[in-house]
Amino acid sequence: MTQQDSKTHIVVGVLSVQGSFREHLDHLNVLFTDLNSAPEYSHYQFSARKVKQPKDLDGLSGIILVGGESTTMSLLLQHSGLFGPLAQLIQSGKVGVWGTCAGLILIANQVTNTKVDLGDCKFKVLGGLDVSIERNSFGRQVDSFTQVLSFQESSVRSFECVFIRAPVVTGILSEKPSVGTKSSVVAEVFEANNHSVEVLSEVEKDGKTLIVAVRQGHILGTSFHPELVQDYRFHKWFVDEFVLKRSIDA
Ligand SMILES: NC(=O)CC[C@H](N)C(=O)O
Repeated sequence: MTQQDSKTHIVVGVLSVQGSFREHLDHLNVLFTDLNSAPEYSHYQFSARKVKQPKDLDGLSGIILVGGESTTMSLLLQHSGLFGPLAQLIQSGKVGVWGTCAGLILIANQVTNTKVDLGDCKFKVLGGLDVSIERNSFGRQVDSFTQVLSFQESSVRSFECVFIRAPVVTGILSEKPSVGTKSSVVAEVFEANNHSVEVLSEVEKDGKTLIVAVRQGHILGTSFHPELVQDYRFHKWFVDEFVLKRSIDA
């Protein structure tokens, strides 16, 4: 048996149907090159994988849902047959899950400010996170901004956050979301997440305090794009806290 065989393989998937998947994969690849030669991670062999079809979900320890356009991603997921298996995996609690921006929209149990009917198709979200999300909360592309936010997590602490047509968390849902209305959709929830939702970060905008990062057990959601800055600490924290801890507990 070679040394490689005795290691636990940790594969982190990146949803790669649209959006900033290359940037996330680049971040993971840089991080994993470091971790694969770091003595404190010597029990593991890390790799990143594009997720485009259901078979790409096999054997994952974590998955990142990227920023981009949530409506487009939703339609592509429905057409590729990935929607159902991905929703099951996210809600199962078996892997660490991170949704960034459009990815956060897709993993919410309720989404507002959206066009529900898209031609012959419907906007559907995967669900998993007991929150209500409002799309495009800060306005249009030209209203994009960057802000340094502080996090309690010692390995992240202060981080430059890029917001591009970003969503915010407008509510924490204590029970099942009600039926979607004209401009809102609700996810099909088939696995309860027994953890409570923790608010990790907020921004002040026009006199309002807006929630931009949350955690619920195995799921992390951020309104901003950590893959667009040359800083790998958020990806490392996701791997340490959401991927490795789960694989040890499992
Ligand atoms: N940067 C982003 O991911 C933008 C999200 C986009 N506004 C959406 O609704 O999907």
